Amino acid sequence: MADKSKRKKCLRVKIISMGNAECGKSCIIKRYCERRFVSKYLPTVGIDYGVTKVHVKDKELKVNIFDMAGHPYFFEVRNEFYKDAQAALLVYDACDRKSFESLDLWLQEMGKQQLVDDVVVFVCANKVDMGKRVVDRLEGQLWSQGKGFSYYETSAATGEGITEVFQDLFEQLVKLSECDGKRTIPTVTPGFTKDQVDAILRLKNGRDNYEKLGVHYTASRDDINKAYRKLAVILHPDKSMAPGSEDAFKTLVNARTALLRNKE
Ligand SMILES: Nc1nc2c(ncn2[C@@H]2O[C@H](COP(=O)(O)OP(=O)(O)OP(=O)(O)O)[C@@H](O)[C@H]2O)c(=O)[nH]1
Repeated sequence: MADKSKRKKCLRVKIISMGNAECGKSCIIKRYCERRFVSKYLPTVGIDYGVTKVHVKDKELKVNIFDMAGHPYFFEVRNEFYKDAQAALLVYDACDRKSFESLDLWLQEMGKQQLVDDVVVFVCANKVDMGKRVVDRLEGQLWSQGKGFSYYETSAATGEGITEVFQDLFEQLVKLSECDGKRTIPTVTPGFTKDQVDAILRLKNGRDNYEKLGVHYTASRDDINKAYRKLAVILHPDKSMAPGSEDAFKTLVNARTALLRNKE
């Protein structure tokens, strides 16, 4: 009996939202808590606060959500709220590269008030319904998983990914509470290096085969083979766990073949 009441004890958690202004933080939270979407942009002034209760398995969670304004003007207000956060929704707009490139700055801002390692971070690539995205899934995954964060594609407009991201987040918080708040559970193990990430992105985004391999237009057959071997070592599917490695390896092989053919 005593055991049962202990298990049912309410767990209080604090979640914050971070990300550039207008990337959709408030809409994601509204979509989850109120099941609705607001298309008009109403900038958050400082902080919006809300409470909701959820059940995960036999645990009841009292969830305190602090939706932080993304505008730089409010950074002093935000600084008050990072402390003691257990989870963060780190949001960017998949149709706005600047909001993606700002993710590191958001981590830096949080890091001044709170140990980033103590926070379960969920990255949301939002507005995926818009059909004009400029940051694709692979880039988002590589950035997020490289840091050990979970990655989700979301749309506050259609609801895509919203329940899933919150469900996963709550489950991770419950697991964490079962380990006395110590992060003994791995969230996502990166298992790949910056060199691998850079190589995958270059092979994907390079404008031509020279750029993909990272060699000059005047490169000799020898230079091409050297560059190929260097990349093949870090990208070989047996070695690299990074998302996109297999495709990158295929692109690498094709690029080398095409370049060597040109040099015959
Ligand atoms: N199409 C589409 N529009 C979205 C989505 N999410 C948010 N929006 C729109 O983007 C604009 C900004 O959304 P907000 O949720 O207010 O953005 P925010 O990140 O909270 O902005 P700040 O409060 O200024 O930090 C609004 O016009 C929303 O309707 C989405 O998933 N799809």
